[in-house]
Amino acid sequence: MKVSAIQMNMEFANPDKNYKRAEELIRVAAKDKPDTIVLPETWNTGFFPVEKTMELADEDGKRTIKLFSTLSKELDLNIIGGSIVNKKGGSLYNTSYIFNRKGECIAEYDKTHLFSYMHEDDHFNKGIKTTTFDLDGIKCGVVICYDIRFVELVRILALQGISILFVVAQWPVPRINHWEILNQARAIENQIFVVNVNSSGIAEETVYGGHSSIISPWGDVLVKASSEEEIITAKLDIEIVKEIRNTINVYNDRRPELYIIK
Ligand SMILES: O=C(O)CCC(=O)C(=O)O
Repeated sequence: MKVSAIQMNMEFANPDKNYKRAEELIRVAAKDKPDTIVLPETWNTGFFPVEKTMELADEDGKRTIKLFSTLSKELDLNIIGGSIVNKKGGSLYNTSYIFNRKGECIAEYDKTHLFSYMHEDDHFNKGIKTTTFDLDGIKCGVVICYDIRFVELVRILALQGISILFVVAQWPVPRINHWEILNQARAIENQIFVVNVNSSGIAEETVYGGHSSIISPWGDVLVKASSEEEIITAKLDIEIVKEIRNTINVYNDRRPELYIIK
């Protein structure tokens, strides 16, 4: 599977401009003929225009679903639609939509761990379930930004058999070392590919750190972006997931009976 990650530089609180830019960047990325394209977190509005979140949010993902189902079908590729600020039944969610090559929306994930440090939980509702999906016969999962700090969340997706984890984020510069280390650790400990896609640019006073990367199940960084808007691409050889587990088999050797507080 060839994957392209779009490290997009969104404009804060300007959905019209951001939908246009996302489409342009997807069309540019598609020229390299990837199987799957990935966008960052809350690319439609930025994270998040407090006063205007309700007004600027997509409505039940309608605008996003229309754009991505058209593009994925026309360009014959899968799209992990980053995440969007989304109004569902009148309440806000940070939602990721996933599309296959036929233009079908095959999965939907609402961010489960809201970033209380920036009061995301005062405005948004928590997702209540994890999500896995198949892309071209490969089982995959998605998590959103702060979610990557929760080792249990990624482990449960790994135990459900994913080979690729997509991590979509708007992760700021001051903690970019956490971003890089957490993504690499999740890849190594779960023996999965981790495709992590951050934003670049500035939203109000926050500077986003870029440094998106695609990491192998052995922890090798196959490709890494700078801190500017950029598209990175790598080919993932899914067979190596099995090969690694045939050498160091952490799934056989783990001791779940010890991992509960009595
Ligand atoms: O965990 C962090 O340091 C950043 C998280 C974040 O910015 C988010 O979840 O949107």
